[in-house]
Amino acid sequence: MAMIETKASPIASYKTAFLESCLEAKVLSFGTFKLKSSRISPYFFNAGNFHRGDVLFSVATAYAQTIINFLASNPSIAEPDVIFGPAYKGIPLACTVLLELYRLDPETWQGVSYSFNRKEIKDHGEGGNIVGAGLKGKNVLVIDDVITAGTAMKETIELVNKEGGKISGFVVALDRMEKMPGPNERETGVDDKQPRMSAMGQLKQEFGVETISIVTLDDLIALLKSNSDMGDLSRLEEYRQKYLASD
Ligand SMILES: O=P(O)(O)OC[C@H]1O[C@H](OP(=O)(O)OP(=O)(O)O)[C@H](O)[C@@H]1O
Ligand SMILES: O=C(O)c1cc(=O)[nH]c(=O)[nH]1
Repeated sequence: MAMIETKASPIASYKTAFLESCLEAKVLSFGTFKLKSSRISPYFFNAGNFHRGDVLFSVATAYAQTIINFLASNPSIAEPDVIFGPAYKGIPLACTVLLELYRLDPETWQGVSYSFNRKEIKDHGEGGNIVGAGLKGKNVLVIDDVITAGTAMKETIELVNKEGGKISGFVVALDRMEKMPGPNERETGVDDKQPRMSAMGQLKQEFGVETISIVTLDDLIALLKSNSDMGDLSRLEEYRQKYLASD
């Protein structure tokens, strides 16, 4: 298998292919971006740009393969009853990834459902804010696009708990490997320079939930090191050093 070798870790070829398709589709771009956490980032992952048929298919395949390997290598994870995609960008991901899981292994996935939340509660028609399968008593595998400070993840945990479901795992495309924000960071935008865990690490420690990503910031940096035309390596390394989580 073709591998890009770095000093810290080799990148598997499927990760390289995934990152390259994200760059080609402008899902990954370089510049100056304000994040939800109020951090100013030199790169951004916009899953809204997964919209073209061929890109969506290869993305769904990358998630599905990651999920299959994740479940096979963690036998303690309960088999999911529901794939849940948090609004908005998780919505097409939950649907397309479930379809691809079913295509790859119909026997295992035929009885599994998807669902997602509405950001606003609907008070007419069927009502409520869950669309698709209900979560009560279900093992729920959450699929989202990217994790930074874990705000979306925390909201999803609260929502799934409120609906009576149990999160069995959490899968994202990109783990930005960032420490959780300091007490006033969201309001002030100022980093307190204290070491802290990542949101993914916190999810495991606090709730015992296993997490996985298709790629990480380190994979992206390794790819940029192998091809200096692709992005702004030095700004990414500087950002990594500033916000890298302790775990
Ligand atoms: O780990 P966090 O700090 O929460 O950041 C990552 C989240 O932010 C974005 O969602 P956003 O809340 O902007 O919603 P969207 O899907 O509607 O764009 C992104 O899709 C992740 O879910
Ligand atoms: O942290 C965020 O707000 C964020 C980062 C990123 O890369 N992509 C995104 O959609 N949100």
